[in-house]
Amino acid sequence: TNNIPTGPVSVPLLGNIPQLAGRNPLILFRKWRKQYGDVFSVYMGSQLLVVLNGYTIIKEALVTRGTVFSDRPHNFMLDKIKDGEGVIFTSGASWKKQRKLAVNCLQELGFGRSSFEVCIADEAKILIELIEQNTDAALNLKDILTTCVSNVMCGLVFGRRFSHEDKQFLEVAANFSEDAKYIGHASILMNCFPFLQYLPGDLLRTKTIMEHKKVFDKFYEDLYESHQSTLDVNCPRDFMDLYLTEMEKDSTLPNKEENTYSKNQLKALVGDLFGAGTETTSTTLLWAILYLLHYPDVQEKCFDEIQMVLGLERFPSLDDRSHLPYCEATILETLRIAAVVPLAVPHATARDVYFRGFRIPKESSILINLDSIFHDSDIFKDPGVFSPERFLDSSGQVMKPNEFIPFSFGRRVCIGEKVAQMELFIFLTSMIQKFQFLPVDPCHPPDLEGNLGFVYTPKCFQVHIVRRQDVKSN
Ligand code: HEM
Repeated sequence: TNNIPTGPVSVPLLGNIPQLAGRNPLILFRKWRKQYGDVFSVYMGSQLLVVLNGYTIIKEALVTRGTVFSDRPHNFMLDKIKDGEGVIFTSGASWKKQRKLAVNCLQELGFGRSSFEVCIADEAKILIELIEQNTDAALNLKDILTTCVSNVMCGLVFGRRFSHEDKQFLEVAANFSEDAKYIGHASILMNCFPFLQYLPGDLLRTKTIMEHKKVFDKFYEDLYESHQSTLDVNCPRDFMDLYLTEMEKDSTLPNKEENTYSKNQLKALVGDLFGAGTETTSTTLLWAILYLLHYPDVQEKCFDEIQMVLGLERFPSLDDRSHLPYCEATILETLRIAAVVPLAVPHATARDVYFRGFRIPKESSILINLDSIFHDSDIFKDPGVFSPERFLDSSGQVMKPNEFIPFSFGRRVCIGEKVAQMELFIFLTSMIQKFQFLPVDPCHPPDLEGNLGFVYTPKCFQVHIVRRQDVKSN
């Protein structure tokens, strides 16, 4: 009706929820794209979601028409959690200010200082030690990877790390992982059916998520207090200090705007950095290991390259990136085949818009189907095959096609791309240098089909790990 994009038949009240429930939406979206074209609609309850597919269409929306397509949709639950603050789920002037400041702070911390690399390397060394202690038993890497990656973020944001035995930190990390699993579904369903909030029990985990928010608040509050009481504006130590310094400068300006920089904005922003930066990175590492179990030849090529360039002892550094193109290509291939944020973060239209002959009303949710690009066989031949070679040119150097956008693009492009790339490189190469990863059951490596929550995560799996030294002496 009214030239709104068409899509699969929806039922009253529920929309397309019955078709989507319990299924992998990525697979359904591939089918629906074939049936309805590159711009199709899906209804969650009565709420319209427009799904954009393919590189050309996505680029046109996010870049050429970026002013219209770069808001975030209102979401009942996320609005409640975020109070309109932070960067991921906000729009308009406030989003722009917080984003700009966050980008500047990350730039200064991540690239202006070598201390960030040291922080990643320290954490990777701890990861290696933890794995060392478990080489005899089958190991689920998820928790230790999450804790190590969270600690890198703690270094960046709070200037300190937490022990793997620290109760408060472990609770925060575990809560984050749990929320990442449930918050996607919970926020969609609560948005369509707000009455669900009054149901007894905690079917959608919304009450748990709100309880977790209190734990995060307390954690950030303590760190905020300790930063503020020891702040030296001439010598900022970390993200919090940089933000507080900016906040102090801003407070002395005449005509300052209300609530530009504030304690609550800072807390929301810190939450966003952890929310967006931890699960995404640790899950990409987990996928990389899982694919290496399925493609042992790729694992051996990575190891051979590392052994040739670094040997078995010298710890990888970021300067080695250009000398380890096969490892670099393996990381890119993991970001492609197992895109952890395959539908990006929902966008929204800032006003009514005509797009490719369709009318899309103001404040419609827009899903950016990155998966449709990464599995497009015109761009990536045999997209279902894990092949780092596709990211190498004929002289063996890394080559990235323009269509490769795992961090999205346009105004909402991920602000942590560089940070993530640095972490993925150091963590993955240092693990492959020291260990061989094998399936626990050689005949049945774990499933490659994942679950889509806030991030696309592999199903829980264990891995058998052998020290490279022991592999050699066998
Ligand atoms: C493998 C790791 C990562 C991947 C694949 C990834 C990917 C993405 C994607 C696809 C988006 C959505 C962009 C859009 O809406 O169009 C995003 C947003 C975002 N990412 Fe990342 N990300 C990763 C790591 C990180 C890290 C380490 C940080 C922080 C240091 C971070 C911070 C953010 C933030 C704050 C946003 C929201 C930006 C906004 O709404 O303006 N991400 N990321």
